[in-house]
This record gives sequence, C-alpha cells and structure tokens, in this order.
Amino acid sequence: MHLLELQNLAKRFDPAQPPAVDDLSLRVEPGEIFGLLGPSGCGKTTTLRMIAGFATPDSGSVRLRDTDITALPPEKRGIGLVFQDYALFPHLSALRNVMFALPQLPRRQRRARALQLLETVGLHGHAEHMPDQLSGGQQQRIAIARALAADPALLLMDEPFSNLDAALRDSTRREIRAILKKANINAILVTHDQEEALSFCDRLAVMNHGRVEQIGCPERIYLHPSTAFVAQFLGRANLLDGVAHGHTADTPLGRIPIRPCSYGPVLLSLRPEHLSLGRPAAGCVDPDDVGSAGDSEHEVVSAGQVCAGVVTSREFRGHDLTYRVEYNGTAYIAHTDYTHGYHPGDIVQLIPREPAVVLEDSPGCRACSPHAVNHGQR
Ligand SMILES: Nc1ncnc2c1ncn2[C@@H]1O[C@H](COP(=O)(O)OP(=O)(O)OP(=O)(O)O)[C@@H](O)[C@H]1O
Repeated sequence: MHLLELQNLAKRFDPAQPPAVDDLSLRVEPGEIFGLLGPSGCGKTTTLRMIAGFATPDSGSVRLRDTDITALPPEKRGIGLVFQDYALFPHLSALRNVMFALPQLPRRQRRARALQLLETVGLHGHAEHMPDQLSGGQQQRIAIARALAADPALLLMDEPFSNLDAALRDSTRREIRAILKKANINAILVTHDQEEALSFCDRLAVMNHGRVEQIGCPERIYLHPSTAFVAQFLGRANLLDGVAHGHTADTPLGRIPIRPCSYGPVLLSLRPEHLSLGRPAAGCVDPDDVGSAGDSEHEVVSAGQVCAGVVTSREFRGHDLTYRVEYNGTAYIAHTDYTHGYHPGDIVQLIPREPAVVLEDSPGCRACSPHAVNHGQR
C-alpha cells in the first residue's frame, strides 16, 4: 500500500494562464521523506495545498493510505503542516505552544504528551523558553513538535529552512532529517533549493511548469537526469548535441562515451566534474588555428579527437576549481581538483571522464533496448 498517491492532479487558477499543476501523478511510500523540487512558480505549493486540503483540484485525486481524501476538509485528513515562518505564538513558552495543539487531552496528559514531543525533537530542556529565546532552528523544531501532536500520517513542510541563515540551515536540516527518520515520520518537503532536496530527501520529484519532469532518488536524478531542464536545475551541466552510435557519440568534443546505449541524433549532458582538463597533446588543435586558411594540417577537427580550448576563467572554490573553457564558440564548464594550475589564456584539452548522459529531449534518438532511455522512478 502506498502512503500517498496523487493521480492526474490538475489545478488552473486563471483560464487565460497555463495550469499551475498539470496532470501530476506521483506516489510516496511509507517511511519516505519525499521532496517536491522546482523553480519558483512551478506549482509546488499548489500541489502541497491540494494534498493538505486547502486547495481543491479541478480534476484528479489524492489518496492517503488507500483512502480517497480528495473531498475531505483539511482537519479530517490526518496531515500535519510546517511553514517557513514557524507560526509559533510569541507569548507562549515552547511547552505551551505544543500543548495548544493538544486540546482534546485533559490538561495533565496534555503536558506529558507535549513534553514527550519536545523530547522527540531534542528540545526537552527548553520547555519553558519563549520563542524569542530560541534560535530559528529550535523554533522550527517546536513547530514540528506541534505539527506532530495530532499524530499525522504525513507531515508537509513548505520551505521550512528558508528563514534560517546558511550555517544554521545546514545543521537544522541534518537534525530534522535525523528526528524524522528516528521517529519514522513520513514527510514531504517543498523546496526550490536543489542542495537541500538532494541532502534531505530519500526521493524527489523535479517539477517544471506544473508537471513532474523526473522522479527518483537524489543520486539517480543527479547522475542520470532525464531532461535538459533537470540536468541544469540540479547543478551545472554541459549540454552537447551529438550523433550516437551505440555506446559512443560524435559531438563537438569528438567521439565520447555515452549512456545509455543509443542511436541517432542525441542531446547529451556532461557534468562539470565529469569533464577534466589536460595539457594539449602534440598535434592537438590550437582553437585559433581551426579552419585558418593555408594551414591544412589543422583545418578539420576529426571525430574522435579530444580537442583543445582556451581557459576563459578560473574560480577557486576551496575544495575544487571551476574552469570555463571556450572551444569553437561554446563555453564548457569543468570542475577539477585544486592541484590543477591552469589560468585564463591557457590552451587545454577537454577530456570527458565519465560517459555523457543521453537526455530524453534528444531529437529522434533510438535506444538500444526499449527500456534503455527510460530513466524510471528509481
Ligand atoms: N491563489 C492563487 N491565485 C492565482 N494564481 C495562483 C494562486 N496560487 C498560485 N498561483 C499561481 O500558480 C502558479 C504556481 O504557484 P505555486 O505557488 O504553486 O508555485 P511554487 O512552485 O510553490 O512557487 P514558489 O516557490 O515561488 O512558492 C504560479 O504561477 C502562481 O502565480
């Protein structure tokens, strides 16, 4: 049984505009922390609001533990909510903020249950503190304790870390993931922050224009993006046109390995960390000489040759270096370790270290087997 199943959900606010959510289907499994990731306006919050019952879908259904909850009011759904602004009562202590969410219990039990929930989120020792005596991360943990008071089947978190500064955001994210996992709480995180989604979620859906572009675990989506949008939204990507011949393709960088096996015109994604730089080999082409009159030796760059470009920028990032290299009018990005000593103006070879990924937006490409270009849900 799936924990949550969204089937063909659609929502349009303005008939003159494209739908905010367009035929969206996905499943969340028990025990999972699931992410909805995408740029601003792609429909993440509208999807979350339809799950919570604050927005009514134009069509489609929401099923929680095999029960259709599409028509149920929010308070009957058994779903908890955590917002980015915590929404704590400033005049109530941490304990009383949580007790407020337990009106159904007698006072003594309320106190005991609230203390238990504070313990779950690691704030037992802060029960009597007022919200303004707590850090943003601690306030968010109280908001989570409060959302867990009703023992929800699912916790929805809308950009819960975006009000925290960078250092606190990282540690709060780690702590809250550990809390949710330890207490076996199912959660859906909405975020536009790709690093947050990759590190916090077990699986995620990447959304664009109200639709799901790809669903899968973070590694899978990062290493095997299905579309150019996913490749570029999750980090940086070099996009290359090519013609595939099975496990290789002819591209502007020469003949390079690809995956999965394909034939015909392809669009490829190559992560910057999968492109390394080297000193140009003897006989490698100086880009300024390519096609220059009277230099027959260098006039044509043959397929299969790994070619040389010019370093146009070098960005030191501590753990690695980012280079921009211009070759034949195209800028390529390469991440290398910090021991590389190239500088703007240097002539370097661009060397793919991993196979480039064939994207589903490839024009007219044929996969070697029916499933080879299916990037799947997991
Ligand atoms: N109540 C509403 N009335 C009219 N249009 C709306 C309403 N809510 C959302 N929209 C529109 O629907 C689209 C999707 O909005 P939504 O808030 O779901 O996106 P999002 O991905 O959550 O964006 P963000 O990350 O900026 O919050 C946007 O174009 C938005 O302007």
